[in-house]
Amino acid sequence: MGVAELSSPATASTKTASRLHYSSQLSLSSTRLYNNLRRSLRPISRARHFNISCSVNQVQAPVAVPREESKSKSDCYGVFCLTYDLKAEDETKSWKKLVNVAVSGAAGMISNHLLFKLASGEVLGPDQPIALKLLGSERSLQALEGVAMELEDSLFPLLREVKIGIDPYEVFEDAEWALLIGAKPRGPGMERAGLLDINGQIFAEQGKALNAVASRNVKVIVVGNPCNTNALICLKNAPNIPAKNFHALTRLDENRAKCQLALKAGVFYDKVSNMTIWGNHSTTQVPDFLNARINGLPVKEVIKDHKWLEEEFTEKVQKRGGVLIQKWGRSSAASTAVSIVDAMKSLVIPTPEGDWFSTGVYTNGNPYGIAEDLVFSMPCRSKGDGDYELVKDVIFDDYLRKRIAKTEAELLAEKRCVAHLTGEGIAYCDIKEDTMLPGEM
Ligand SMILES: NC(=O)C1=CN([C@@H]2O[C@H](COP(=O)(O)OP(=O)(O)OC[C@H]3O[C@@H](n4cnc5c(N)ncnc54)[C@H](OP(=O)(O)O)[C@@H]3O)[C@@H](O)[C@H]2O)C=CC1
Ligand SMILES: O=C([O-])CC(=O)C(=O)O
Repeated sequence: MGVAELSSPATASTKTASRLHYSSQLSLSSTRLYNNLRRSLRPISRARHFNISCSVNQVQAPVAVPREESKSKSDCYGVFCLTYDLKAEDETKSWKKLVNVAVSGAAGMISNHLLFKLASGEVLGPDQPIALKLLGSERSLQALEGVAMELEDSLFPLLREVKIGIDPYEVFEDAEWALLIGAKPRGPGMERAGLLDINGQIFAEQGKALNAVASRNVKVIVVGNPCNTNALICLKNAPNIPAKNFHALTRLDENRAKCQLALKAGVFYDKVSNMTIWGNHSTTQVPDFLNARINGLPVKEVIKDHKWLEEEFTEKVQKRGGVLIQKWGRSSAASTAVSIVDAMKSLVIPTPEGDWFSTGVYTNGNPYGIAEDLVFSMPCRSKGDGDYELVKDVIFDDYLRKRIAKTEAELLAEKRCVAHLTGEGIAYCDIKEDTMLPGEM
């Protein structure tokens, strides 16, 4: 990677004006030069870079940066201002190429758990150095600095770069993963259509930014609610990135469903497999007990109380988020971060033979008869190459079909509400019964 770009000049703030700037001998690629030029032409630029390394051996001689060059975005301090040649250290020679992970809502609660897992190597492996690109807003910029400081103090060997900013066109540059977590929470009295519109605007903008500057094969996981429709908006605004690369997070729902089945069957939750969540990350989602297995057996053979499965189990999973908010006074953050980790690992580690995982993905070409052009949670398998395929050998009965039709109808209604953001004309919002996010009760 062009480490030299990371050591861009400090801003002219009083805090950094007198600081020295360390440069690297690495040359810039033409793409990076182009991006640097384009960025330097952007009128407002608030990204800040931190470049981390635990070894100071590789630091080049410091070079003073003239103040006129300091107009753009960087505001580095402490160890983050140092740049290193990753391949120069013995222990790093066997490491993979640095991966860029962009995270929005980076000062929020979910990110507060997630970022430290990412930086530790728990997610992408012990030989995978990582650059974290953190997106915030004016309101969270100071908090983001706090996040960067905590990351710095954690001394993670694999964490080689931290960049914070409020401009997605800068923060998403060359992103290979984009974890889109930031979204406005639904406030009292706010209509679902209003939430769809406000958050939809955020995801339309971020889709455009990804389209312009991210890696062409970036994997996008949308967490901010309503995540399925936000993911649809995002992918529609990023026509140069394969639609298949966009995911809406339903892994938390899968994990919740596994936990409930394990509890009822009296087994540990690692005995539950083949758990599909169909549809929307909302109270219409369908936790599929017809295809799920416990100790390799169909759930219905292990749990004979089918009324419990159809009613209590299903509702428990659908409303788990709301119950948790009542207890905690805030929505799930730690378990959501864990489920993001699970979702990422499912794409970079081959799926165990015979099993699958759930993720909200684009429905075009699905074998289940679900309406095309939606982001819908379905069963997937991966070879561990970042890609996935839909599982074909699943069965349906009337109950499952009826439930899937309901969550599908909800997503079609949400899609009509955001037509103005997907380039499909004038929005028409007719969500009749106001179905809810898991956290709303
Ligand atoms: N899919 C799933 O399974 C789950 C999804 N979620 C969803 O994840 C999202 C983030 O949750 P969490 O981290 O707990 O939330 P927080 O409130 O802690 O953080 C959310 C972040 O969103 C950003 N944000 C963007 N736009 C706005 C806005 N207009 N008003 C207020 N904040 C905004 C804020 O950051 P900044 O100021 O930097 O922009 C804020 O830090 C929520 O949408 C939540 O509903 C939660 C649990 C599970
Ligand atoms: O509604 C929310 O913000 C919380 C949520 O998605 C969940 O817990 O599944």
